[in-house]
Amino acid sequence: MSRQFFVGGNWKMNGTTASNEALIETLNGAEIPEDVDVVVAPPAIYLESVRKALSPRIAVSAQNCYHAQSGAFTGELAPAMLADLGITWTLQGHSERREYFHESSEFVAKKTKFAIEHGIKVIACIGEKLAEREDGTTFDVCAAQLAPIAEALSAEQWADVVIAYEPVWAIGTGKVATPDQAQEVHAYIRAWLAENVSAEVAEATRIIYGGSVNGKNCNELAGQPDIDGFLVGGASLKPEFVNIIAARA
Ligand SMILES: O=C(CO)COP(=O)(O)O
Repeated sequence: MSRQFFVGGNWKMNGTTASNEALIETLNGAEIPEDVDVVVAPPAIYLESVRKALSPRIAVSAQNCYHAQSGAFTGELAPAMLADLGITWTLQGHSERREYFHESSEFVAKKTKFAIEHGIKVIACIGEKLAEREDGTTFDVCAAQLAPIAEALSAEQWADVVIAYEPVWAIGTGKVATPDQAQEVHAYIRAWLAENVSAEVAEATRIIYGGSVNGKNCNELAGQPDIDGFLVGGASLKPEFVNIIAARA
């Protein structure tokens, strides 16, 4: 079974109306290979304007959303609001949210399930810190982050999930994981899914890599058997994002 290549651009807390317009012009003019899913995740305040200006060929994602549809949850976004604006994806559990906003894996799993139940697909982010890699606990950390998600979701709901493996030490550092390092963890995650969810889900679920991906290193990473795409930070704000989209072409 071949998994469709998936490239996401996480804009994080960057951009202005003017810089977004320039980036959208580049993206709308890009030739995107037919067999690639492309998603961009602008800051919440720009979701609507980006969705309106961007080609329908490219999906738009939130960077986070909450596990309720409305109510007294100051500062939060509901999946219903995303759907209302034509936003079809959300990130959950990015390492910056885990680190700076103390999101636990259980909370991430709860929000993941709720989003899927309400029609929003999820890019679920996992990954170890440098000290954990050095301690040799990378696999354990990834398994512990995946477990509550696997517990929360039915087998069918995995069709709406992409897993982003983003080693924290590689994010924004220019220190990309080697293709072998990334492949090793992706293969582990796929084996974990086979054991803890099902062989079918393991085979079908896209596992994408994030952490200092750029126009130069993307091709070799894309050639690894268990790397099904990328979640790109810094380089997704630049024209080279278009090259990353075509990494497997
Ligand atoms: O965190 C990331 C994407 O979610 C990766 O960020 P960088 O590509 O800037 O390292």
